Amino acid sequence: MIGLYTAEEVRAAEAPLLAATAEGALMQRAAAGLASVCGRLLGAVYGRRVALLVGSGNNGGDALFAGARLAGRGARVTAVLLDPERAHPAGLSALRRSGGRVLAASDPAAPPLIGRADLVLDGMLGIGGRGGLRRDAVELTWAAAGGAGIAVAVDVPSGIDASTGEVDGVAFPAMHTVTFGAVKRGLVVGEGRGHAGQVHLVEIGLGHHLPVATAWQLTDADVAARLEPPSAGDDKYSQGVVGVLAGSATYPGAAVLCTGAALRTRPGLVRYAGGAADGVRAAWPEALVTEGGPGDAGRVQAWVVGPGGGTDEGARAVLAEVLATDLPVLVDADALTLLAREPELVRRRSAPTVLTPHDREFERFGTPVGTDRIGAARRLAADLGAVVLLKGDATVVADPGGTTFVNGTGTADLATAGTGDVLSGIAGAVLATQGTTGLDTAEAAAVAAHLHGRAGRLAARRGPLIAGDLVRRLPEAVGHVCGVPPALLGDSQA
Ligand SMILES: NC(=O)C1=CN([C@@H]2O[C@H](COP(=O)(O)OP(=O)(O)OC[C@H]3O[C@@H](n4cnc5c(N)ncnc54)[C@H](O)[C@@H]3O)[C@@H](O)[C@H]2O)[C@@H](O)CC1
Ligand SMILES: [K+]
Repeated sequence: MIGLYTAEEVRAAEAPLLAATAEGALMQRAAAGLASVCGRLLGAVYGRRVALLVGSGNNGGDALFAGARLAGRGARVTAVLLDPERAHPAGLSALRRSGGRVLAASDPAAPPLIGRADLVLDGMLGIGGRGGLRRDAVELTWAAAGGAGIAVAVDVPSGIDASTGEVDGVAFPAMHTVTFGAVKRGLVVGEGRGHAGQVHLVEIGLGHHLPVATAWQLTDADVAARLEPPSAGDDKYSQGVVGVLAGSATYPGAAVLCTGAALRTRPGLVRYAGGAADGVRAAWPEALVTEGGPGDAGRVQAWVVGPGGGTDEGARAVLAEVLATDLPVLVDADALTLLAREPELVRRRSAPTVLTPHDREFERFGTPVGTDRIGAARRLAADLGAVVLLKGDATVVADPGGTTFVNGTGTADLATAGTGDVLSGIAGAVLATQGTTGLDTAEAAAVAAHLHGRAGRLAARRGPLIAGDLVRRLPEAVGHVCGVPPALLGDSQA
């Protein structure tokens, strides 16, 4: 798992390390790592044009020292200083000694020079940045965005809040971010994620000074470790039985997608109960289907309730019935609307509950999501005593104790009708294995979000995706995270 940290946590961890190391040593480590990533991105360094955007803090110092190293390898480096009086003095001398040039940001030659650069290094603001970019910094940012060079942010893209990912106005649109010591949360969540590009972590020795993270990102390997493969002793019941309560006679789509996703994730046994029975039977002969309610479905190990289920009295009764059980329940879509009216239905539960709102559904519980998505998900989870999976570009999963997962596999291609129903089915299937795997509820939800994103990425390789493509790609997504070569994945190659 990759720990995700706030700017404050990183600062607190840096303090003892700074005290224990020679002055400037940490910055040298940072600059060496930064220059080496830039060198790799450029391929050949000799003769390449590099522009440094330099602010008044240590972030600018990192850029200047890295620029000096690149100049030492023959790059043509020019530093553009936002505040020439306050630029890092030692960094500036090092750059000059290596043959680098210096310009003030106010110099009319600066924007065209940035536009022509092969690589632009954004050292305007780091974790000490507050508020949005000022006008001069915005102009340099536009010049970089309009140029053809590789845009690389130092530590964090200038203009994002390193802890929340909030962007107030304009932020540097990096293709790569070279971050030091720890991955800052703002690089993976909210608008910050879209500005960070590919994140490269450079170790500077912060390791054991960091606190245990309270926010994490799962890797493919982490997800694989949480998906127990079927064993020789398993039968269809022991792999986890999911009950899907979704859709209606008029709108069977959500039920079909949700049931299919559950089957394709963990093909033990999926039971369906509800008005879309005919549609589900036609699409998934593998499912056990009834027109009745949850009580007619047979035994299950987890319920999924809500997608396309409506908000009438009957739907409310179904929701209340499953929430009164001691089984894991995933509450989505229409059932969230119902739950927002009667949150005590979930507050009085002790069994695992996962709510999967998007922003508008989240707001029905009282407050809008706002710009701090991790904070928002944690607040609602603590308030309701349930796991909250807040959907988004980077889906955030928070448990009532505050442990949080930020999904890294999401893609904009998933913003299409029905993909939420697929996520619910996947999550239901993973939750149904809790009885045998002992998997933590928030981790189960995070595993589902990861697989959902993986399936989305695989499907999007072939062009625009629809929700059904996600279902088709799920076995391949599971195989991908578990390291199974695609050629061995049977009919999912179609
Ligand atoms: N502390 C350390 O041990 C290390 C820090 N490193 C670098 O240092 C950075 C943090 O350095 P700083 O604390 O100097 O912070 P910054 O480099 O982010 O700069 C803060 C400075 O910018 C000004 N400022 C804040 N918001 C502004 C805005 N919106 N517009 C214009 N000016 C603004 C402040 O007055 C302050 O002087 C990290 O992000 C990282 O790049 C690395 O060198 C690794 C080691
Ligand atoms: K920066």
